[in-house]
Amino acid sequence: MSGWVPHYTESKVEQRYSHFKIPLKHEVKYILTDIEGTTSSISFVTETLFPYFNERIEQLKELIHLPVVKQAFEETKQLAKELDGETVKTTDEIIAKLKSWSLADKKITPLKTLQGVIWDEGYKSGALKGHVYADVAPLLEKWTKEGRKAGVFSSGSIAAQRLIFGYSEAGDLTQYFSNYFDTTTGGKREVETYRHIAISLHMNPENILFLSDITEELIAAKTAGFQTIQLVREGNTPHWDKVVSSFNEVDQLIQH
Ligand SMILES: CSCCC(=O)C(=O)COP(=O)(O)O
Ligand SMILES: [Mg+2]
Repeated sequence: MSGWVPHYTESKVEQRYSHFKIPLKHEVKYILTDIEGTTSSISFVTETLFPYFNERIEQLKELIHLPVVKQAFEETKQLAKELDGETVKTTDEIIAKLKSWSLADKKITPLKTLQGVIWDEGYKSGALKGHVYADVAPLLEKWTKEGRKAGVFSSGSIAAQRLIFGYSEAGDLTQYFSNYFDTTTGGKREVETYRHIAISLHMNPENILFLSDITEELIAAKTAGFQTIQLVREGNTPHWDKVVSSFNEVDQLIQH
């Protein structure tokens, strides 16, 4: 029996996952990518970016003169009432509300805007460098050269998206993105948001490929007619009909 190889087990596994490898049905003209868990690690967001904001949140008090901060504070007051039934009035109360949302990883627009404001100084001073997986930049470059367009859809604000890719470990990747979408377009788990995105891109949904690690986001995009692939980086488990672990594998599923 020495040297015996269990072919049976291996082929069963291959059979079970073979549907993951069927190429996408429609031409991919546009690649729309999520950030956290897709281009970049979840740990960079939760263990570096969020704590960076939480530790510096008091600095917002000195930035109230900025229109972006003033408006986000007003929105925080309104949303504290609407979402949590709380009356929030003073600056200290606003900051406390924002901190509780941040610690709970709430994807609430004024919080995401203000995180971007604080991260701006971090990236520009060199204290922060955006994490991107090693396979991301080469494939963005390849797809762009092939005449495809790429865009970003994240809960992080558009300003924050430009920062993570503009000051990334792989250099300035903003050159590869034609569009950025955040929660001001709509929630990432809502079908209507993806319909809006397709309309604003003037594209047939079926020609847009959406990449994400989150099943609920993939369901919403697929329902809107997008092609979809789930990225399974470290710490995530596959829950979709097309699953890959890198952008190289995404490329293998695109028809050339
Ligand atoms: C723009 S980088 C920070 C990402 C972020 O704030 C976030 O909430 C992650 O959301 P995503 O939709 O990219 O999973
Ligand atoms: Mg994600």
